[in-house]
Amino acid sequence: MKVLSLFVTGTDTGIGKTFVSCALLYGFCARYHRVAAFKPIAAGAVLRNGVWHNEDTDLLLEASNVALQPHLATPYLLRESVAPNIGAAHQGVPLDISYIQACYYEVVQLADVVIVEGVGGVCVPLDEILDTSDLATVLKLPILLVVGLKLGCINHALLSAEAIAARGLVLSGWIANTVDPDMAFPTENIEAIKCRLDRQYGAPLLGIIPHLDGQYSDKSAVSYINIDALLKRL
Ligand SMILES: Nc1ncnc2c1ncn2[C@@H]1O[C@H](COP(=O)(O)OP(=O)(O)OP(=O)(O)O)[C@@H](O)[C@H]1O
Ligand SMILES: C[C@H](N)[C@H](N)CCCCCC(=O)O
Ligand SMILES: [Mg+2]
Repeated sequence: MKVLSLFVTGTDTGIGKTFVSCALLYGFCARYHRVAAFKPIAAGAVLRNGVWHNEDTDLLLEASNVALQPHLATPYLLRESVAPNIGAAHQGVPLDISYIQACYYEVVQLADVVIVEGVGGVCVPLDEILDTSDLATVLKLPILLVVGLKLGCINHALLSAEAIAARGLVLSGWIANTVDPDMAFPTENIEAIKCRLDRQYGAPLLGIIPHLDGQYSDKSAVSYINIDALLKRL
């Protein structure tokens, strides 16, 4: 069976890429036996019982049904919560994109679905030359853009879509995620993005997720995502 895989990016850091990726993982787990998450570069680690942990990697693992070995789930676990080029330089660990590619190929042997979460937004640098979009390029993945609904997101969404297209990547769709529950005129903001992403990139809106509080909010978030429409685009 062909592996279903996509690259989740966002309009910024902290706008819900992990939240939406976990929602997708829960949704796919209900349909497929082997659903894995790949977070190639995680920035920000805490030491627990002698083992370095990253919150995103742990949440993604919890939402998957394939328990990947840590070095496969996250080939690069950087200590500092900063841009990966800065964190990698600080730690003296160059980020080798071909190593990430090799790990990803191992992951796809173990799963029917692989959700890949990027790091920050699409233009976040990995080193002096490469950026996050290059990860999607080498892994040959279509992109799902998570738009964190807050003031400024129209510009961020359109710039992200432009950067994705400029790199020859496919924008399969986007999700409006209500990170800021107090945002004014959310419907109008969504509409401003929707008509442009549809017209300019043929990228459909695949879900509008409200602000959901509570322990299992990412599990319930999947009900706001049109998984069937997403599957048709992969
Ligand atoms: N729809 C939502 N409702 C409630 N809380 C949300 C929602 N979306 C995201 N959050 C919360 O916002 C915070 C940031 O989200 P998340 O960690 O998914 O962002 P991210 O884009 O993955 O960030 P990073 O760039 O660090 O990977 C988290 O605490 C998450 O639980
Ligand atoms: C540490 C954080 N959680 C992210 N994973 C990294 C975000 C880098 C953002 C860099 C930037 O856009 O200026
Ligand atoms: Mg994240």
